[in-house]
Amino acid sequence: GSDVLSSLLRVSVTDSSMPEPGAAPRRSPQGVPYSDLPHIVNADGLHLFCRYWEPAGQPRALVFIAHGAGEHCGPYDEMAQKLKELSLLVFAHDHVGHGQSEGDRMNIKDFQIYIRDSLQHIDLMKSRHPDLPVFIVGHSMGGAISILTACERPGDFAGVVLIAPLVQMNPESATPFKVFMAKLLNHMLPSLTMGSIESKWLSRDKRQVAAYDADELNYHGGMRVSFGMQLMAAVERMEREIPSISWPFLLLHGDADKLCDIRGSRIMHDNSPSTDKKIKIYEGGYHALHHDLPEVAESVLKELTTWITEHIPATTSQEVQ
Ligand SMILES: O=C1CC[C@@H](CCC(=O)N2CCC(COc3ccc(F)cc3Cl)CC2)N1
Repeated sequence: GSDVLSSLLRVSVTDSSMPEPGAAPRRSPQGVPYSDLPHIVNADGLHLFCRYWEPAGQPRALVFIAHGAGEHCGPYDEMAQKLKELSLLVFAHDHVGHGQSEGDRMNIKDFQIYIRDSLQHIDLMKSRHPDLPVFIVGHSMGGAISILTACERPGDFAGVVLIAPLVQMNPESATPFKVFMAKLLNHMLPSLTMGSIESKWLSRDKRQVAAYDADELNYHGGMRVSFGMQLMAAVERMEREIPSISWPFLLLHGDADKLCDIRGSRIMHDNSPSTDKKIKIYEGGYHALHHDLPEVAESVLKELTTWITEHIPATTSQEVQ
């Protein structure tokens, strides 16, 4: 009767938890409302899923982790836990189009978006901890993001750790003919996909390859030509920036890496004017060194944590006395 109708109407009008009719809650690609997930909203209004590893006491430094193409920041949990145990406050997000963040899967209109979003997240965390030194750890494409982010704020970072960073194109995949064809195709069929990242080249540890293949938060489709073009543009930008890189960095690269040529790391190490730079080559190491054979993965964590803690500036009040 009318009393039922009026009571229903009353519920719908007064129930404030009901979202406004036009504003359905934004959900992650996996269907989870962002109101239930740690996230930031980038300058284009896209929601980026975030992870934080906060030490119990006063943190000694901030560490931003930039993941690579087609993956997400979840697989950096073990590394982040180790850094957290050293009283470092670690934070990361899934880049646009990756993992639990919004955006067209493994595609980007402009590589600069990854750098802009990283700076937004870094600035947010610096505003919460204004006196802490800031480090960046980047892997593969995340290494390119880290390099270009540090180049935009050359004095802001206490150090940058690069694990098999994308600095140069792989010469086999970037023959002049293939580059020419990619540029041509980009104008005609930008959404055409090239081959996908072959997971067997990620690690010599079969369990790690299996975990990567089974992880549904990874993107396993083909690489769009337009995305490849953005990666090429980033490589060209880095080539121009290397002669002005003067911030401290640590490079870790496997010499059996088939996805990001080690030559890029050698060129960066040999040609950057930085006076505080170190390169460690892992003989036989594959691309995802932090997930390579156990002894390599262990060594990477040790190198990285040692280098970062050695690069935390002694504060005048505490350690120097
Ligand atoms: O643990 C993990 C899981 C994911 C992986 C990271 C992968 C990653 O980020 N890569 C590797 C592939 C590389 C291809 O590069 C190009 C391709 C076409 C092109 F036209 C120009 C370029 Cl430069 C870009 C960087 N690591």
